[in-house]
Order: sequence, then C-alpha cells, then structure tokens
Amino acid sequence: MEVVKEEVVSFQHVDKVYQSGTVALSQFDLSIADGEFISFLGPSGCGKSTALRMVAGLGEATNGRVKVFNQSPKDVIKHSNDIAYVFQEANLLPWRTVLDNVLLPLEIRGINKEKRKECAVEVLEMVGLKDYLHAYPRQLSGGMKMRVSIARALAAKPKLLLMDEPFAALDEMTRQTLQMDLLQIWQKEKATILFVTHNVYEAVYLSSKIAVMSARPGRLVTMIDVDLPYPRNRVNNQFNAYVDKAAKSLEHSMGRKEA
Ligand SMILES: Nc1ncnc2c1ncn2[C@@H]1O[C@H](COP(=O)(O)OP(=O)(O)OP(=O)(O)O)[C@@H](O)[C@H]1O
Repeated sequence: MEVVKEEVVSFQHVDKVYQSGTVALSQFDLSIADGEFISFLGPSGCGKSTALRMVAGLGEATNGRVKVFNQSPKDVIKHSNDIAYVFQEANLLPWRTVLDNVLLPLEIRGINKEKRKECAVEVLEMVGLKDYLHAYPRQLSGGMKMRVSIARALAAKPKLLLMDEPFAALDEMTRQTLQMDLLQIWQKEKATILFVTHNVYEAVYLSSKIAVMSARPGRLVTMIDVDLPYPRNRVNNQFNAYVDKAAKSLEHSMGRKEA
C-alpha cells in the first residue's frame, strides 16, 4: 500500500503583484510533501525568491493562498522553530565567533543556555566545523562561512529548510562538496528542503523533484520527478538524461524551443 505523505507546503492559485506593479507570480500552484527535496528552477526574475519568501512569511500573496503545515506561514513562524532560511550570502556577524553566530537564533528563541550550546555544537560538527567553534568569520573561507550559515539554520531543528541559491557564490569544487554534505544532512534530519537554483546540474544532483517555472510572471510549467538513487553519480547516462530534460523544460519555459 502506498503511504500518502503529509503536505508541508501548498501554493493555491497564488498571484503576487508588488506595489511597483510588477507581477512576479501568476496562478502559481504547487504542493510539496513531507521529506521532499524540491528545487525551483526558472529564468532570472521569474519569482523563485518571491515564492520562497512567501513560504517564510516574508510577503503575502496578492490573491490565492500559501499554506505551511496547513497554517499561514506567519503563524508557523510566530509559534515554532519549524522554518529556517539560508540566503546566498552567509550573513554572519563578524564580531561573533562561529559558535556564537550559531547560538544567536537559539538565544533569541529563549532556549536555555546548556541546551543551546549542545544544539549548536552538534550542528557545527555535522557541517564539519567542530574545530572552528572559536574562530571568527574573517578567518574562514567562503565555503566555511556557508557551512556556518547552514548550521545556524539547522540549530533549532527546523522541519522545513528554505535555501535561496546558497551555493551560487562558491567555486565549483566547494559547491560540489557542500552539495554532498547537504544531502547527508537532509537524509539524517529528514527535513523538507525548498532550494532555489539556476543550475540544472545542481537541481538534478540534489532534488527528488524539480519545479520548473515559466518566465515572469512565474507559473509552474513542469514538475520533474528525479527518480535516481542517492548518492547520485554526476557522470552517467541517466543523470545526463535528467539534465537534458530539465534544460529543455527551462528553455521551453523561456519561450525558446529546441531546434
Ligand atoms: N520587493 C520588490 N518590489 C518590487 N519588485 C520586486 C521585489 N522583489 C522582487 N521584485 C520583482 O519581482 C520579480 C521576481 O523577482 P524574484 O527575485 O522573485 O525572482 P527570481 O526568480 O528569484 O530571480 P533571480 O533568479 O534573478 O534571483 C522581478 O521582476 C523582481 O524585479
């Protein structure tokens, strides 16, 4: 018998029109089940970040509804630590150590001192930084800063992790290492991940599903189920077939068709 997974995020006929008049999303529909790793892939400016921000309660739908755990995102944020956000820049506080950066959101949440240190050290170990607890951001590479940012997001054990092009500023080697580590974390923590990327290879390597969006105003064009076992081999025919499929959908979504 197939197990029906709980719906974690849903967009129901969502339009988003900014005050400037820009229509970022139009009739955007999407349902995301518990435990998925879903990438949003689409042309620049098609509303990927807008969609992600709405899930985090940062901006409301002009029409339609966004629900997280069957509630409004703002309510989820107000009453729980279930949603965490990782941006393209690590945004660490330069005057705080690695450990203190990760502790900050736990302090704000009022978690007791002993417990928060235990949580912070645990996630820093998970991202491979247990030897850098007392280092300052200026002493870290770009990849290490991003690891701290991911640890900070994971510290409160969110059920839903939102990641907006987190690896875009990193070199290719570092990006690939972080992708592998992120998959291990996803499998260990059993969180649902929404991941924005421009990179077709990254989307295929990471995702259980890829939501391909149209050019602005963004709509869901295709949902690709990436039916490959983890960890994935980046250089086999099946992998390349998914890359081709995603790239073609993306071209199509931009109004350009393959010859
Ligand atoms: N706060 C805002 N006010 C007005 N317009 C905005 C605002 N934020 C985004 N936009 C516009 O909405 C559209 C969608 O932007 P968004 O950042 O969601 O796209 P994106 O797909 O994430 O883009 P990219 O891939 O280039 O990062 C763009 O035209 C953008 O200029």
